[in-house]
Amino acid sequence: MTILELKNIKKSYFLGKEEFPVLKGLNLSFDKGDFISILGESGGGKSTLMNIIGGLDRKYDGEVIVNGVKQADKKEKSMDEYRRDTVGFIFQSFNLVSYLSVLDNVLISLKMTNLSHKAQVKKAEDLLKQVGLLEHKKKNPNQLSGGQKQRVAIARALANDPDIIIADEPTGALDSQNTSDVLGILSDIAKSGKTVIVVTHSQEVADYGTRIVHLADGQVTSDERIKPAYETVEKAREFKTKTLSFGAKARIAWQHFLNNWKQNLMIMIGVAIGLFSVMFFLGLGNGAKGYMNKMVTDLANPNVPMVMKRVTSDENKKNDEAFQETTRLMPQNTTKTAISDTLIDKVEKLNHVKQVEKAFDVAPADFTVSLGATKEPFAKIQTWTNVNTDSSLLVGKKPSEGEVVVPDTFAKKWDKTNWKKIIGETLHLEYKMLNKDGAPVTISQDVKVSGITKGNPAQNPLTMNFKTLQKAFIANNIVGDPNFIVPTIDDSHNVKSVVNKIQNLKTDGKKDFVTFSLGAVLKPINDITSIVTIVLALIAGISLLVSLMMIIATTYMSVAERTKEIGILRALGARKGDIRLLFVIETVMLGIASAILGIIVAFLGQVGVNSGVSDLLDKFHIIQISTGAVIGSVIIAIIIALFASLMPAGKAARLNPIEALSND
Ligand SMILES: Nc1ncnc2c1ncn2[C@@H]1O[C@H](COP(=O)(O)OP(=O)(O)OP(=O)(O)O)[C@@H](O)[C@H]1O
Repeated sequence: MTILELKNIKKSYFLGKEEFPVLKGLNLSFDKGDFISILGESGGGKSTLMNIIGGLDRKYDGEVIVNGVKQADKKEKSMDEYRRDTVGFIFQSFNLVSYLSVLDNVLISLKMTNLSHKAQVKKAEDLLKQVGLLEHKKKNPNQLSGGQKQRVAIARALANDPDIIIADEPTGALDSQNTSDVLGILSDIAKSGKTVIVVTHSQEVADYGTRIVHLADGQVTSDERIKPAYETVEKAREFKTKTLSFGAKARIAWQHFLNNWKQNLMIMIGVAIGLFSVMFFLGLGNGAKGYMNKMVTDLANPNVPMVMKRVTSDENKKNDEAFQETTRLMPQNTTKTAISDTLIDKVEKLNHVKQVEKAFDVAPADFTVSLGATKEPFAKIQTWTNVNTDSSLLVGKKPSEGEVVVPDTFAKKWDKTNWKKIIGETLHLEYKMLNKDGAPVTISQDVKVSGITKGNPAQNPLTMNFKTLQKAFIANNIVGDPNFIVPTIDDSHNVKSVVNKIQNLKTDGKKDFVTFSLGAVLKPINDITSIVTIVLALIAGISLLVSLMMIIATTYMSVAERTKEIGILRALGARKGDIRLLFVIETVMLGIASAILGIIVAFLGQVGVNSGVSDLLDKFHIIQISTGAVIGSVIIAIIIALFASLMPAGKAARLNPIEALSND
């Protein structure tokens, strides 16, 4: 029964415009169960014919009819399918994939079937048993003899149960014993009903078959039947072939990745250094910003603005300059800086303002605080507002009426060891202020300690309850209106807009207020830190460009080294896209592995540096690598890998399978 018919096959090679005809109108047909030897002089066109029969060459004239169906369109896709489904290749130089085990070499073909993994392994093992190599299944091809390698290649060619086996000089590299073993197996294959077509120079090999076709000068010169074709029994194949799945490609890529681990490790270290530096600098920037913010916010809430009377006569002065003028006057607490209830009302009525706290910030003269034998000079009296954070309290609570919060420096002067016991003690304050008429008055006041804050030597303030201070002022004819107010704003997002509105409130066309918030001071610091961090990270990131080039170069090298393997995979029916993806997947694996290595190193570095400077920075973590930076570095590594793989993988996919197979 005819399985394959060739009608008027013509093939020429062109060198420039010059035509070299190789096959000059061949007409042949092949039967099932036939073992055909194609004999002929060197250069006679045998391999050219095999490439056409095997579906590797699409550029010929004439018709190839398989199972009665004409190979009409000769499209790449249908030729891939034809190779996967109908033919099995055996080569003179075995062409096994060197980094895959004997079993995995046979499994490549089976990966292109719809059998379950278990069934694929079972079938591969059966085939290896058939060629007598089951006990060698875990070996690599380089651990086998030539004859054994060829038997693995035969098992692989049989794996997808093809109708036609094409063998190009299958015994060319074997001694006589192995030659007769291999020919015995090929005979058995023909006996099982397949068509075996063997290209050979050897009459002895040819005599093994059932039919000998002589080819000379591109034409059939004789076609001799030595034996009848073997009887065939129709047996339906119990599975279907399909394209190589993503998982199968990933597995091959992974196996090559592992096999190439030394080279890959070098690249991984290169990429990881780049990613580590980027993460580390971003982490340092984060930490530095966090540290500065903590230092400031430990003292005061950056989102709560302080609002003061605008005293400048220059309406055009910017808030920050006008604010300086106010703060110069504030300590004296004159009517100039006093904020009346009418003004407070205006702020209270603004949208998003929940409440307005009244406050004083004054610098009395001859200010002393005494408790028992301890008498200390102080510079300022401030009142407790929402600007003061609870976290600024070392112990105790914020001051209610009749209470103050003292700095720890004072508490420790009073009692070095039991300084916390100062809470509940009554202090005696004495200070001088100017009254409304400008005359100095001395105020004596007894107040109870409600809490202790960290000392602020620059300002050396005592923090008091507003009402307590206001009562003392009013009783002594001192201005009792607050010299600053603190609006509480419903949401931190609204702070900026409310502050803007306050800065633009006017009475008789003149602006009423100036404002100050730590957030506004922190912003430029944070902005500069961010810019410096990003610049440093970008400089570190330049090394990633070097990594990119490194990956491109090594992937190109890998394509060159694996040219033959690409040819084999194509001969087995892998598509162009499969080859492309194989390289892309492996490079992405390299990228991900590099990212993991980079992340591990970065975290070890983070732990090391943080514990190293922990004492210096009061246990603050100065390196803070964010989750975003970690995810970002994985993404960057994948993008670099993808980018680096594009050109080499494209080159691999475009390789002509015939040229790839003939690559030495
Ligand atoms: N890609 C090509 N470009 C140009 N000429 C080619 C190409 N491939 C083969 N040829 C030529 O076609 C002719 C037939 O080559 P082919 O390899 O088919 O011969 P062969 O019969 O298999 O030879 P051998 O027995 O030595 O392997 C040769 O003259 C060869 O030089």
